[in-house]
Amino acid sequence: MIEIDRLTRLYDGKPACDAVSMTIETGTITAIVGTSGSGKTTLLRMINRLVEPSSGEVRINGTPTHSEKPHLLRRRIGYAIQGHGLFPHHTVGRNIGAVPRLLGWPKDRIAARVDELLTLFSMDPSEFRDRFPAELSGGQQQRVGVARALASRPDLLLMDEPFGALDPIIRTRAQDDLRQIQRHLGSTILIVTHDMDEAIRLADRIAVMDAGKLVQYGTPAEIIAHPATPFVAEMVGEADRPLRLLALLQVSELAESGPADGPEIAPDATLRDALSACLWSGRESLPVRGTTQRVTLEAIRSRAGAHA
Ligand SMILES: Nc1ncnc2c1ncn2[C@@H]1O[C@H](COP(=O)(O)OP(=O)(O)OP(=O)(O)O)[C@@H](O)[C@H]1O
Repeated sequence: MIEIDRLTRLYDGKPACDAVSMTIETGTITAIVGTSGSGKTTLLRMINRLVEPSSGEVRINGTPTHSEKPHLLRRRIGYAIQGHGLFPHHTVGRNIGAVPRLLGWPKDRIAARVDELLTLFSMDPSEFRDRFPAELSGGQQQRVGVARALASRPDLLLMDEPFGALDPIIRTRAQDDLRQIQRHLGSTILIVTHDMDEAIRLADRIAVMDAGKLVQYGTPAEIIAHPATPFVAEMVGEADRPLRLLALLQVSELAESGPADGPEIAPDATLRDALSACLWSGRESLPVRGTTQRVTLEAIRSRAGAHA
């Protein structure tokens, strides 16, 4: 568990981050969302002490971070930033193994970990482990950057706009991969983003920051359904609320018996995906893969309407 306790950072007497308190459960993804200058990066960097707090403290599993030397603390906390930050003259394998090497892991354990992570990120180890970063696509570089941050199984992974440089289509894939890998490894992740869609897609809990203050902390459904302030409502986008709710629900929840033609939709696809599949292909219903059921446009519309 990560406890952030009245964490404050002043610059020239003004708070960039103002008495923020929140508790992050182990094995979850938390997104910090806010407009530019709201203090997201400052909050994140105080956790691994790249920025020292003016007051307040952070405890990781009960131990205050100020009781540990910063460079040792940072070995326990992964950090991934926009742009991959890979060492250009080191191979993919050496990049991913950087922290385990610092921690003195034996060579075969590092090699096994590198291959495990590459496989998890859908990159064949025999093909990719000996390549250099310049020999990868942007999306692959970004995956290696995240794999590197996860390599030592850190207590916590901090990510600052990790997908900011990716084009929207790869970005969605990268988010889905991260979610799947996080579930597989049980990692605890704190991710900064200015993109509410990304937060809703990825996070178990969302922290909304405005002018240095934490204005709401809750699950995506809570934030969408009950925005605490007009600012949060604006971030969520009143007009998009039904669509955002559909993005949180799965096709299986509305599956019903009845006929449907055309390409199938996966039962764990979101209702938002199902809605776009219906609208795109002009169908009133879609067959649900692996079942004899269907999901209908009418049911999706009425579910969206019920929450609007
Ligand atoms: N080193 C610094 N010196 C002075 N002021 C700073 C410093 N770092 C950040 N600030 C100020 O603190 C405030 C919060 O900055 P921060 O980078 O945390 O915001 P952010 O929400 O991450 O913004 P962005 O999304 O644009 O990265 C801003 O007003 C910024 O100008």
